[in-house]
Amino acid sequence: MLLVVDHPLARVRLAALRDARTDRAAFRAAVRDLTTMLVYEALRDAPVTDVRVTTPVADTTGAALVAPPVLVPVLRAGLGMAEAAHAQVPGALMGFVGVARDEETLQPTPYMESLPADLAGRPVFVLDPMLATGGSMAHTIDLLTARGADDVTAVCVVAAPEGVERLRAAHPDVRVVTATVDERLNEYGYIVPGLGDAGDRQFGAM
Ligand SMILES: O=P(O)(O)OC[C@H]1O[C@H](OP(=O)(O)OP(=O)(O)O)[C@H](O)[C@@H]1O
Ligand SMILES: O=c1cc[nH]c(=O)[nH]1
Ligand SMILES: [Mg+2]
Repeated sequence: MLLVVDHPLARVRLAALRDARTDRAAFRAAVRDLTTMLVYEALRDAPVTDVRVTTPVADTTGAALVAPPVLVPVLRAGLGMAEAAHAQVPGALMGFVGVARDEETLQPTPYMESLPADLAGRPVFVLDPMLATGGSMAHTIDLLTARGADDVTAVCVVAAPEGVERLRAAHPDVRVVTATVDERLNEYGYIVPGLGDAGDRQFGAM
């Protein structure tokens, strides 16, 4: 399933991210703002349970999430989404995956994983701003399904049609929540029009 979050405020943040003149601090701020919106929409239909709440005036009924998602930022670029996502679901567990795309072959090169051992029956939100070829996300989802995950949402900022299609073919049950599906990948595997390298634009070119 694909959900494109095209709220006007999301589109304004996306424009800032796309703009090559946006500096690193402003870019990180727009990633945080947009993540708040993406996670908010990704949780729109999340099951809740009634809880009793006592206001200063009376007892009433409130809501609690039945199952807060496990959050999994994909290093590096997904780290910029972690804090804003966690603020939305403060009780969430957070795991981490490190994967860098080889810019020659476009293959994902994994370098780190720190994940809960058992993810069966628990919603998982993978946080990575860019879904390009889909190789990095497919690798991450393979790690999650190996731990029993069966309810995975990829929370992205910019997706390429190629990456969406790859996920649909390899992991048809995975939900993609994104601010945009752009036109295509270019010959270097960058999303067009995209926003450039999301890791470099937040943290600097390594
Ligand atoms: O869909 P793909 O073709 O795999 O490309 C997307 C990946 O590329 C970027 O990370 P990158 O490899 O640049 O690492 P970084 O976050 O450390 O910059 C991005 O954050 C994704 O993880
Ligand atoms: O356009 C792209 C593609 C992959 N990774 C990025 O950071 N940007
Ligand atoms: Mg990068």
